[in-house]
Amino acid sequence: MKIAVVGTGYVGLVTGTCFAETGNHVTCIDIDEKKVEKLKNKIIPIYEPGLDVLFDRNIKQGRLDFTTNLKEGIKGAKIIFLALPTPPGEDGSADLSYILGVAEDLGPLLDQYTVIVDKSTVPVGTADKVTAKIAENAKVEFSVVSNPEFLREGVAVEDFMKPDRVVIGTSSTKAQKIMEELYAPLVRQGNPIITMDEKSAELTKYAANSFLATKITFMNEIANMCELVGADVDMVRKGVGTDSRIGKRFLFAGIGYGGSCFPKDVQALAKSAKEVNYNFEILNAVMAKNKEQKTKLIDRLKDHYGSDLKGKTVAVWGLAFKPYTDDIREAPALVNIKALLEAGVKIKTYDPEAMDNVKELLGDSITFCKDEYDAAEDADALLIMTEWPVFRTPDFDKIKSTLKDNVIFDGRNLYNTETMAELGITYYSIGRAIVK
Ligand SMILES: NC(=O)c1ccc[n+]([C@@H]2O[C@H](COP(=O)([O-])OP(=O)(O)OC[C@H]3O[C@@H](n4cnc5c(N)ncnc54)[C@H](O)[C@@H]3O)[C@@H](O)[C@H]2O)c1
Ligand SMILES: O=c1ccn([C@@H]2O[C@H](COP(=O)(O)OP(=O)(O)O[C@H]3O[C@H](CO)[C@@H](O)[C@H](O)[C@H]3O)[C@@H](O)[C@H]2O)c(=O)[nH]1
Repeated sequence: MKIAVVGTGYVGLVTGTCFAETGNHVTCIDIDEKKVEKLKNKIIPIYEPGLDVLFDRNIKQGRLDFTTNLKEGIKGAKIIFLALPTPPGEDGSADLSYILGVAEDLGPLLDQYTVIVDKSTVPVGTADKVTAKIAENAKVEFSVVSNPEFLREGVAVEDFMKPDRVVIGTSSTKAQKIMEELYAPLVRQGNPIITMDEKSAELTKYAANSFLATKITFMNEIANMCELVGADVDMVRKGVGTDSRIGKRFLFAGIGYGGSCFPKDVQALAKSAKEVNYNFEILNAVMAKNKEQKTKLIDRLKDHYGSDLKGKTVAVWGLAFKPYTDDIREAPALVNIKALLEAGVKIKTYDPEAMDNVKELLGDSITFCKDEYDAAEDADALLIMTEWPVFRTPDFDKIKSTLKDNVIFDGRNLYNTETMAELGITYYSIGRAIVK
Protein backbone atom coordinates (compact mmCIF):
# COMPACT_ATOMS: atom_id res chain seq x y z
CA MET A 1 0.00 0.00 0.00
CA LYS A 2 1.22 3.56 -0.65
CA ILE A 3 1.10 5.70 2.47
CA ALA A 4 2.29 9.18 3.43
CA VAL A 5 3.36 10.43 6.85
CA VAL A 6 3.21 14.18 7.47
CA GLY A 7 5.64 15.21 10.24
CA THR A 8 8.88 13.30 10.49
CA GLY A 9 9.67 13.76 14.16
CA TYR A 10 9.87 10.94 16.64
CA VAL A 11 6.48 9.38 15.89
CA GLY A 12 6.44 10.13 12.17
CA LEU A 13 9.85 8.59 11.57
CA VAL A 14 9.08 5.45 13.56
CA THR A 15 5.61 5.10 11.96
CA GLY A 16 6.98 5.60 8.46
CA THR A 17 9.94 3.26 8.90
CA CYS A 18 7.91 0.48 10.53
CA PHE A 19 5.18 0.57 7.89
CA ALA A 20 7.86 0.42 5.19
CA GLU A 21 9.25 -2.63 7.03
CA THR A 22 5.86 -4.35 6.63
CA GLY A 23 6.02 -3.89 2.85
CA ASN A 24 4.31 -0.56 2.24
CA HIS A 25 5.73 2.27 0.18
CA VAL A 26 6.07 5.24 2.54
CA THR A 27 6.82 8.88 1.83
CA CYS A 28 7.63 10.99 4.88
CA ILE A 29 6.98 14.71 4.56
CA ASP A 30 8.37 17.44 6.80
CA ILE A 31 8.63 21.23 6.50
CA ASP A 32 12.04 21.20 8.18
CA GLU A 33 14.35 21.29 5.15
CA LYS A 34 17.48 20.49 7.18
CA LYS A 35 15.83 17.42 8.68
CA VAL A 36 14.66 16.17 5.28
CA GLU A 37 18.12 16.77 3.80
CA LYS A 38 19.65 14.69 6.61
CA LEU A 39 17.11 11.89 6.12
CA LYS A 40 17.74 11.87 2.36
CA ASN A 41 21.43 11.46 3.21
CA LYS A 42 20.49 8.48 5.40
CA ILE A 43 21.17 10.34 8.67
CA ILE A 44 18.59 9.71 11.41
CA PRO A 45 18.15 12.91 13.45
CA ILE A 46 17.14 11.11 16.68
CA TYR A 47 18.76 8.37 18.74
CA GLU A 48 16.39 5.39 18.90
CA PRO A 49 17.80 1.86 19.32
CA GLY A 50 17.07 -0.49 16.42
CA LEU A 51 15.62 2.17 14.13
CA ASP A 52 18.77 2.41 11.99
CA VAL A 53 18.61 -1.20 10.76
CA LEU A 54 15.02 -0.86 9.56
CA PHE A 55 15.67 2.62 8.17
CA ASP A 56 18.68 1.51 6.09
CA ARG A 57 16.98 -1.64 4.84
CA ASN A 58 13.85 0.12 3.66
CA ILE A 59 15.67 2.97 1.96
CA LYS A 60 17.79 0.38 0.13
CA GLN A 61 14.64 -1.49 -0.90
CA GLY A 62 13.16 1.75 -2.23
CA ARG A 63 10.21 1.62 0.15
CA LEU A 64 11.03 4.73 2.20
CA ASP A 65 11.63 8.24 0.94
CA PHE A 66 11.49 11.83 2.13
CA THR A 67 10.32 15.18 0.82
CA THR A 68 9.37 18.67 1.92
CA ASN A 69 6.67 18.85 -0.74
CA LEU A 70 3.21 17.92 0.57
CA LYS A 71 1.64 17.68 -2.89
CA GLU A 72 4.36 15.36 -4.22
CA GLY A 73 4.53 13.35 -1.00
CA ILE A 74 0.86 12.41 -0.82
CA LYS A 75 0.55 11.50 -4.51
CA GLY A 76 -1.15 8.09 -4.77
CA ALA A 77 -1.31 7.60 -0.97
CA LYS A 78 -4.28 5.58 0.26
CA ILE A 79 -3.57 6.64 3.85
CA ILE A 80 -2.06 9.90 5.11
CA PHE A 81 -0.82 9.92 8.71
CA LEU A 82 -0.62 13.23 10.56
CA ALA A 83 2.26 12.88 13.04
CA LEU A 84 2.50 16.57 13.82
CA PRO A 85 3.34 18.35 17.08
CA THR A 86 0.53 19.15 19.54
CA PRO A 87 2.47 21.23 22.08
CA PRO A 88 0.79 22.94 25.02
CA GLY A 89 -0.71 26.30 24.11
CA GLU A 90 -0.51 29.24 26.50
CA ASP A 91 -3.52 28.00 28.50
CA GLY A 92 -2.24 24.38 28.68
CA SER A 93 -4.59 22.99 26.03
CA ALA A 94 -3.16 21.13 23.03
CA ASP A 95 -2.19 23.52 20.23
CA LEU A 96 -3.94 22.17 17.12
CA SER A 97 -2.55 24.74 14.70
CA TYR A 98 -0.09 22.30 13.07
CA ILE A 99 -2.78 19.66 12.53
CA LEU A 100 -5.47 22.03 11.30
CA GLY A 101 -2.96 23.90 9.12
CA VAL A 102 -2.00 20.72 7.29
CA ALA A 103 -5.67 19.61 7.12
CA GLU A 104 -6.46 22.88 5.35
CA ASP A 105 -3.59 22.35 2.89
CA LEU A 106 -4.65 18.76 2.22
CA GLY A 107 -8.25 19.53 1.15
CA PRO A 108 -7.57 20.75 -2.41
CA LEU A 109 -4.73 18.24 -2.93
CA LEU A 110 -6.75 15.03 -2.48
CA ASP A 111 -7.56 13.36 -5.80
CA GLN A 112 -8.92 9.96 -4.70
CA TYR A 113 -10.67 8.49 -1.65
CA THR A 114 -8.11 8.85 1.18
CA VAL A 115 -7.97 7.92 4.84
CA ILE A 116 -6.48 10.77 6.89
CA VAL A 117 -5.19 9.50 10.24
CA ASP A 118 -4.67 11.57 13.39
CA LYS A 119 -1.58 9.84 14.81
CA SER A 120 -0.75 12.82 17.00
CA THR A 121 -2.16 12.99 20.52
CA VAL A 122 -5.19 15.24 20.13
CA PRO A 123 -8.16 16.23 22.31
CA VAL A 124 -11.65 14.85 21.88
CA GLY A 125 -13.37 16.45 18.92
CA THR A 126 -10.23 16.89 16.80
CA ALA A 127 -11.26 14.31 14.18
CA ASP A 128 -14.41 16.40 13.62
CA LYS A 129 -12.35 19.59 13.33
CA VAL A 130 -9.92 17.97 10.87
CA THR A 131 -12.86 16.65 8.83
CA ALA A 132 -14.41 20.12 8.68
CA LYS A 133 -11.10 21.75 7.65
CA ILE A 134 -10.43 19.26 4.84
CA ALA A 135 -14.05 19.44 3.69
CA GLU A 136 -13.75 23.20 3.11
CA ASN A 137 -11.85 22.54 -0.14
CA ALA A 138 -12.01 18.79 -0.83
CA LYS A 139 -13.45 17.57 -4.13
CA VAL A 140 -13.28 13.86 -3.31
CA GLU A 141 -14.54 11.55 -0.57
CA PHE A 142 -12.29 11.05 2.47
CA SER A 143 -12.43 9.71 6.06
CA VAL A 144 -10.65 10.99 9.15
CA VAL A 145 -9.59 8.32 11.62
CA SER A 146 -8.17 8.63 15.13
CA ASN A 147 -5.31 6.17 15.63
CA PRO A 148 -3.38 7.22 18.76
CA GLU A 149 0.18 6.03 19.20
CA PHE A 150 1.35 4.35 22.42
CA LEU A 151 5.06 3.82 21.68
CA ARG A 152 7.66 4.67 24.32
CA GLU A 153 10.89 6.39 23.35
CA GLY A 154 13.91 4.12 23.72
CA VAL A 155 11.86 1.03 22.82
CA ALA A 156 9.82 2.65 20.08
CA VAL A 157 10.50 0.11 17.33
CA GLU A 158 9.59 -2.84 19.53
CA ASP A 159 6.45 -1.05 20.80
CA PHE A 160 5.40 -0.18 17.26
CA MET A 161 6.07 -3.57 15.72
CA LYS A 162 4.50 -5.51 18.62
CA PRO A 163 1.86 -3.20 20.06
CA ASP A 164 -0.18 -4.29 23.11
CA ARG A 165 -3.15 -3.05 21.12
CA VAL A 166 -4.02 -0.86 18.18
CA VAL A 167 -6.81 1.64 18.75
CA ILE A 168 -8.75 2.74 15.68
CA GLY A 169 -11.42 5.37 16.07
CA THR A 170 -13.69 5.61 13.06
CA SER A 171 -17.32 5.59 12.06
CA SER A 172 -16.50 4.54 8.48
CA THR A 173 -16.41 0.82 7.69
CA LYS A 174 -14.46 1.57 4.50
CA ALA A 175 -11.71 3.35 6.49
CA GLN A 176 -11.77 0.64 9.17
CA LYS A 177 -11.08 -2.06 6.55
CA ILE A 178 -8.15 -0.13 5.09
CA MET A 179 -6.66 0.47 8.55
CA GLU A 180 -7.08 -3.20 9.51
CA GLU A 181 -5.28 -4.26 6.34
CA LEU A 182 -2.38 -1.92 7.15
CA TYR A 183 -2.06 -3.12 10.75
CA ALA A 184 -2.60 -6.85 10.04
CA PRO A 185 1.15 -7.71 10.06
CA LEU A 186 1.63 -5.99 13.45
CA VAL A 187 -1.17 -7.78 15.28
CA ARG A 188 -0.27 -11.31 14.14
CA GLN A 189 0.94 -12.05 17.68
CA GLY A 190 -2.67 -11.96 18.80
CA ASN A 191 -2.87 -8.52 20.29
CA PRO A 192 -6.11 -6.82 19.40
CA ILE A 193 -7.19 -4.07 17.07
CA ILE A 194 -9.83 -2.24 19.08
CA THR A 195 -12.22 -0.29 16.91
CA MET A 196 -14.33 2.44 18.46
CA ASP A 197 -15.74 5.87 17.71
CA GLU A 198 -13.33 8.75 17.10
CA LYS A 199 -13.98 10.53 20.40
CA SER A 200 -13.40 7.43 22.53
CA ALA A 201 -10.14 6.77 20.67
CA GLU A 202 -8.98 10.35 21.25
CA LEU A 203 -9.79 10.11 24.95
CA THR A 204 -8.17 6.66 25.28
CA LYS A 205 -4.75 8.16 24.58
CA TYR A 206 -5.07 10.88 27.23
CA ALA A 207 -6.55 8.39 29.70
CA ALA A 208 -3.62 5.99 29.24
CA ASN A 209 -0.93 8.65 29.67
CA SER A 210 -2.67 10.36 32.58
CA PHE A 211 -3.28 7.06 34.34
CA LEU A 212 0.40 6.08 34.02
CA ALA A 213 1.52 9.54 35.20
CA THR A 214 -0.84 9.18 38.18
CA LYS A 215 0.52 5.71 38.96
CA ILE A 216 4.09 7.06 39.04
CA THR A 217 3.04 10.06 41.12
CA PHE A 218 1.23 7.83 43.58
CA MET A 219 4.43 5.84 44.10
CA ASN A 220 6.41 9.07 44.51
CA GLU A 221 3.95 10.02 47.25
CA ILE A 222 4.42 6.60 48.89
CA ALA A 223 8.20 7.18 48.67
CA ASN A 224 7.81 10.49 50.49
CA MET A 225 5.79 8.69 53.18
CA CYS A 226 8.46 5.97 53.39
CA GLU A 227 11.10 8.57 54.18
CA LEU A 228 9.02 9.94 57.05
CA VAL A 229 8.11 6.60 58.63
CA GLY A 230 11.32 4.66 57.94
CA ALA A 231 9.91 2.26 55.31
CA ASP A 232 11.60 1.32 52.02
CA VAL A 233 9.77 2.18 48.78
CA ASP A 234 11.48 -0.61 46.84
CA MET A 235 10.05 -3.16 49.24
CA VAL A 236 6.60 -1.55 49.11
CA ARG A 237 6.82 -1.56 45.28
CA LYS A 238 7.54 -5.29 45.26
CA GLY A 239 4.81 -5.88 47.81
CA VAL A 240 2.10 -4.11 45.84
CA GLY A 241 3.35 -4.79 42.30
CA THR A 242 2.95 -8.54 42.65
CA ASP A 243 -0.80 -8.02 43.00
CA SER A 244 -1.88 -8.70 39.42
CA ARG A 245 -4.60 -6.07 39.77
CA ILE A 246 -1.87 -3.46 40.26
CA GLY A 247 0.96 -4.84 38.09
CA LYS A 248 4.73 -4.43 38.35
CA ARG A 249 5.28 -1.72 35.75
CA PHE A 250 5.38 2.06 36.15
CA LEU A 251 5.75 1.80 39.92
CA PHE A 252 9.31 3.14 40.14
CA ALA A 253 9.61 6.14 42.41
CA GLY A 254 12.06 8.77 41.26
CA ILE A 255 12.46 12.44 40.49
CA GLY A 256 9.15 12.82 38.71
CA TYR A 257 7.98 11.96 35.23
CA GLY A 258 9.27 13.97 32.27
CA GLY A 259 9.46 13.59 28.50
CA SER A 260 7.52 15.03 25.61
CA CYS A 261 4.23 13.34 26.49
CA PHE A 262 3.18 12.85 30.12
CA PRO A 263 3.60 16.48 31.25
CA LYS A 264 1.79 17.99 28.27
CA ASP A 265 -0.90 15.31 28.06
CA VAL A 266 -1.89 15.42 31.74
CA GLN A 267 -2.13 19.19 31.42
CA ALA A 268 -4.17 18.96 28.21
CA LEU A 269 -6.64 16.47 29.73
CA ALA A 270 -7.13 18.69 32.77
CA LYS A 271 -7.76 21.61 30.44
CA SER A 272 -10.20 19.60 28.26
CA ALA A 273 -12.12 18.65 31.42
CA LYS A 274 -12.30 22.31 32.46
CA GLU A 275 -13.74 23.21 29.07
CA VAL A 276 -16.73 20.95 29.78
CA ASN A 277 -17.01 22.32 33.35
CA TYR A 278 -15.56 19.21 34.93
CA ASN A 279 -12.96 19.63 37.64
CA PHE A 280 -10.62 16.66 37.11
CA GLU A 281 -9.05 17.35 40.49
CA ILE A 282 -6.75 14.33 40.69
CA LEU A 283 -4.85 15.59 37.62
CA ASN A 284 -4.21 18.97 39.26
CA ALA A 285 -2.68 17.16 42.25
CA VAL A 286 -0.57 14.95 39.96
CA MET A 287 0.86 17.98 38.16
CA ALA A 288 1.60 19.88 41.39
CA LYS A 289 3.20 16.87 43.07
CA ASN A 290 5.30 16.01 40.02
CA LYS A 291 6.67 19.56 39.93
CA GLU A 292 7.71 19.28 43.59
CA GLN A 293 9.25 15.85 43.07
CA LYS A 294 11.52 16.99 40.27
CA THR A 295 13.69 19.14 42.55
CA LYS A 296 13.42 16.97 45.64
CA LEU A 297 17.14 16.19 45.61
CA ILE A 298 18.05 19.89 45.71
CA ASP A 299 16.34 19.99 49.12
CA ARG A 300 18.49 17.00 50.17
CA LEU A 301 21.62 18.81 48.92
CA LYS A 302 20.63 21.78 51.08
CA ASP A 303 19.97 19.50 54.08
CA HIS A 304 23.46 18.11 53.60
CA TYR A 305 25.46 21.26 52.84
CA GLY A 306 23.29 24.02 54.29
CA SER A 307 21.11 26.35 52.26
CA ASP A 308 23.99 28.17 50.57
CA LEU A 309 25.33 25.96 47.78
CA LYS A 310 27.38 28.74 46.15
CA GLY A 311 30.83 27.64 45.03
CA LYS A 312 30.07 23.90 45.13
CA THR A 313 30.70 21.69 42.09
CA VAL A 314 28.16 18.95 41.38
CA ALA A 315 28.64 16.09 38.92
CA VAL A 316 25.39 15.27 37.10
CA TRP A 317 25.08 11.79 35.61
CA GLY A 318 22.35 11.64 32.99
CA LEU A 319 20.56 14.39 31.04
CA ALA A 320 17.99 12.56 28.89
CA PHE A 321 14.51 12.25 30.44
CA LYS A 322 15.05 8.48 30.47
CA PRO A 323 17.67 6.01 29.19
CA TYR A 324 18.06 4.94 25.54
CA THR A 325 17.02 8.29 24.15
CA ASP A 326 18.69 11.62 23.46
CA ASP A 327 15.39 13.39 24.13
CA ILE A 328 15.65 16.11 26.78
CA ARG A 329 12.10 17.47 26.58
CA GLU A 330 10.87 18.12 30.18
CA ALA A 331 13.87 16.16 31.50
CA PRO A 332 14.18 16.40 35.31
CA ALA A 333 17.96 16.87 34.83
CA LEU A 334 17.41 20.23 33.15
CA VAL A 335 15.18 21.52 35.97
CA ASN A 336 17.80 20.52 38.54
CA ILE A 337 20.72 21.96 36.56
CA LYS A 338 18.86 25.26 36.15
CA ALA A 339 18.14 25.46 39.89
CA LEU A 340 21.73 24.59 40.78
CA LEU A 341 23.18 27.17 38.35
CA GLU A 342 20.91 29.80 39.91
CA ALA A 343 22.27 28.79 43.33
CA GLY A 344 25.83 29.43 42.11
CA VAL A 345 26.79 25.75 41.70
CA LYS A 346 29.21 24.60 38.98
CA ILE A 347 28.02 21.59 36.94
CA LYS A 348 30.09 18.86 35.31
CA THR A 349 27.99 16.36 33.39
CA TYR A 350 27.99 13.22 31.31
CA ASP A 351 25.20 11.52 29.33
CA PRO A 352 25.82 8.79 26.74
CA GLU A 353 23.49 10.33 24.12
CA ALA A 354 21.91 13.63 25.14
CA MET A 355 24.91 15.97 25.55
CA ASP A 356 24.68 17.56 22.08
CA ASN A 357 21.04 18.50 22.65
CA VAL A 358 21.86 20.08 26.04
CA LYS A 359 24.87 21.89 24.56
CA GLU A 360 22.51 23.59 22.08
CA LEU A 361 20.39 24.76 25.01
CA LEU A 362 22.91 25.64 27.72
CA GLY A 363 26.12 26.28 25.76
CA ASP A 364 29.21 26.47 27.96
CA SER A 365 27.36 27.36 31.18
CA ILE A 366 28.06 23.76 32.24
CA THR A 367 31.00 21.42 31.56
CA PHE A 368 30.41 18.40 29.32
CA CYS A 369 32.68 15.47 30.14
CA LYS A 370 34.01 12.47 28.23
CA ASP A 371 32.63 9.90 30.67
CA GLU A 372 31.04 9.49 34.12
CA TYR A 373 34.38 9.44 35.97
CA ASP A 374 35.59 12.59 34.23
CA ALA A 375 32.38 14.28 35.41
CA ALA A 376 32.97 13.15 39.01
CA GLU A 377 36.62 14.35 39.03
CA ASP A 378 37.01 17.11 41.65
CA ALA A 379 33.25 17.50 42.06
CA ASP A 380 31.97 17.84 45.62
CA ALA A 381 28.96 15.58 45.14
CA LEU A 382 27.33 13.34 42.55
CA LEU A 383 23.70 13.74 41.39
CA ILE A 384 22.14 10.88 39.37
CA MET A 385 19.33 11.96 37.06
CA THR A 386 18.93 9.18 34.43
CA GLU A 387 19.21 5.41 34.95
CA TRP A 388 21.55 4.64 32.04
CA PRO A 389 22.92 1.09 32.52
CA VAL A 390 26.51 2.41 32.53
CA PHE A 391 25.74 4.18 35.83
CA ARG A 392 24.43 1.06 37.55
CA THR A 393 27.68 -0.68 38.42
CA PRO A 394 30.41 1.95 38.53
CA ASP A 395 33.86 1.48 40.04
CA PHE A 396 33.06 2.89 43.48
CA ASP A 397 36.72 3.02 44.54
CA LYS A 398 37.39 5.28 41.57
CA ILE A 399 34.41 7.45 42.51
CA LYS A 400 35.59 7.68 46.11
CA SER A 401 39.02 8.80 44.97
CA THR A 402 37.65 11.40 42.54
CA LEU A 403 34.68 12.96 44.40
CA LYS A 404 35.77 15.52 47.01
CA ASP A 405 33.00 14.53 49.43
CA ASN A 406 31.85 10.94 49.37
CA VAL A 407 28.24 11.81 48.78
CA ILE A 408 25.77 10.63 46.15
CA PHE A 409 22.26 12.00 45.56
CA ASP A 410 20.48 9.35 43.50
CA GLY A 411 17.18 10.23 41.82
CA ARG A 412 16.76 6.74 40.35
CA ASN A 413 17.53 4.40 43.29
CA LEU A 414 20.34 2.65 41.40
CA TYR A 415 22.32 1.32 44.34
CA ASN A 416 21.77 -0.94 47.27
CA THR A 417 21.74 1.05 50.52
CA GLU A 418 23.70 -1.67 52.41
CA THR A 419 26.44 -1.61 49.75
CA MET A 420 26.72 2.15 50.11
CA ALA A 421 27.01 1.80 53.89
CA GLU A 422 29.78 -0.82 53.51
CA LEU A 423 31.62 1.45 51.07
CA GLY A 424 31.37 4.39 53.46
CA ILE A 425 29.54 6.56 50.94
CA THR A 426 26.91 9.02 52.14
CA TYR A 427 23.90 8.15 50.04
CA TYR A 428 20.58 9.91 49.55
CA SER A 429 17.97 8.20 47.36
CA ILE A 430 14.19 8.31 46.94
CA GLY A 431 11.90 6.73 49.54
CA ARG A 432 14.69 4.84 51.31
CA ALA A 433 16.84 5.33 54.37
CA ILE A 434 19.62 7.91 54.16
CA VAL A 435 23.04 6.22 54.48
CA LYS A 436 25.57 8.28 56.45
N1 LIG B 1 7.41 11.27 21.09
C1 LIG B 1 6.69 10.25 21.50
O1 LIG B 1 7.20 9.33 22.13
C2 LIG B 1 5.21 10.17 21.18
C3 LIG B 1 4.54 8.96 21.38
C4 LIG B 1 3.17 8.89 21.10
C5 LIG B 1 2.50 10.01 20.62
N2 LIG B 1 3.17 11.19 20.44
C6 LIG B 1 2.44 12.33 19.87
O2 LIG B 1 2.76 12.40 18.47
C7 LIG B 1 2.81 13.77 18.02
C8 LIG B 1 4.18 14.07 17.41
O3 LIG B 1 5.15 13.91 18.43
P1 LIG B 1 6.72 13.87 18.10
O4 LIG B 1 7.41 13.63 19.38
O5 LIG B 1 6.96 12.97 16.94
O6 LIG B 1 6.95 15.39 17.63
P2 LIG B 1 8.26 16.05 17.04
O7 LIG B 1 8.23 17.45 17.51
O8 LIG B 1 9.42 15.16 17.30
O9 LIG B 1 8.01 16.03 15.46
C9 LIG B 1 7.06 16.74 14.76
C10 LIG B 1 7.55 16.99 13.33
O10 LIG B 1 6.53 17.67 12.59
C11 LIG B 1 7.17 18.57 11.70
N3 LIG B 1 6.22 19.58 11.22
C12 LIG B 1 5.73 20.67 11.87
N4 LIG B 1 4.86 21.32 11.08
C13 LIG B 1 4.80 20.63 9.91
C14 LIG B 1 4.07 20.81 8.70
N5 LIG B 1 3.23 21.82 8.53
N6 LIG B 1 4.26 19.91 7.71
C15 LIG B 1 5.11 18.88 7.85
N7 LIG B 1 5.82 18.67 8.98
C16 LIG B 1 5.66 19.53 9.99
C17 LIG B 1 8.32 19.14 12.52
O11 LIG B 1 9.30 19.73 11.69
C18 LIG B 1 8.80 17.87 13.25
O12 LIG B 1 9.80 17.21 12.51
C19 LIG B 1 2.47 14.60 19.26
O13 LIG B 1 1.09 14.84 19.27
C20 LIG B 1 2.84 13.69 20.43
O14 LIG B 1 2.10 13.97 21.59
C21 LIG B 1 4.52 11.29 20.69
O1 LIG C 1 8.04 3.56 36.89
C1 LIG C 1 8.29 4.58 36.25
C2 LIG C 1 8.16 4.66 34.83
C3 LIG C 1 8.46 5.88 34.20
N1 LIG C 1 8.87 6.95 34.92
C4 LIG C 1 9.15 8.23 34.23
O2 LIG C 1 8.04 8.55 33.39
C5 LIG C 1 8.47 9.29 32.25
C6 LIG C 1 7.92 8.69 30.99
O3 LIG C 1 8.48 7.41 30.76
P1 LIG C 1 7.97 6.44 29.59
O4 LIG C 1 6.52 6.31 29.68
O5 LIG C 1 8.78 5.21 29.63
O6 LIG C 1 8.43 7.28 28.31
P2 LIG C 1 7.71 8.00 27.08
O7 LIG C 1 8.54 7.70 25.90
O8 LIG C 1 7.45 9.42 27.46
O9 LIG C 1 6.31 7.23 26.85
C7 LIG C 1 5.04 7.68 27.35
O10 LIG C 1 4.51 8.70 26.53
C8 LIG C 1 4.33 8.30 25.14
C9 LIG C 1 3.86 9.52 24.38
O11 LIG C 1 2.50 9.76 24.52
C10 LIG C 1 3.33 7.16 25.09
O12 LIG C 1 3.14 6.77 23.74
C11 LIG C 1 3.85 5.98 25.93
O13 LIG C 1 2.89 4.93 25.93
C12 LIG C 1 4.09 6.48 27.35
O14 LIG C 1 4.65 5.43 28.14
C13 LIG C 1 10.01 9.29 32.32
O15 LIG C 1 10.43 10.53 32.84
C14 LIG C 1 10.35 8.17 33.29
O16 LIG C 1 11.55 8.39 34.00
C15 LIG C 1 9.02 6.87 36.31
O17 LIG C 1 9.39 7.85 36.97
N2 LIG C 1 8.71 5.68 36.93
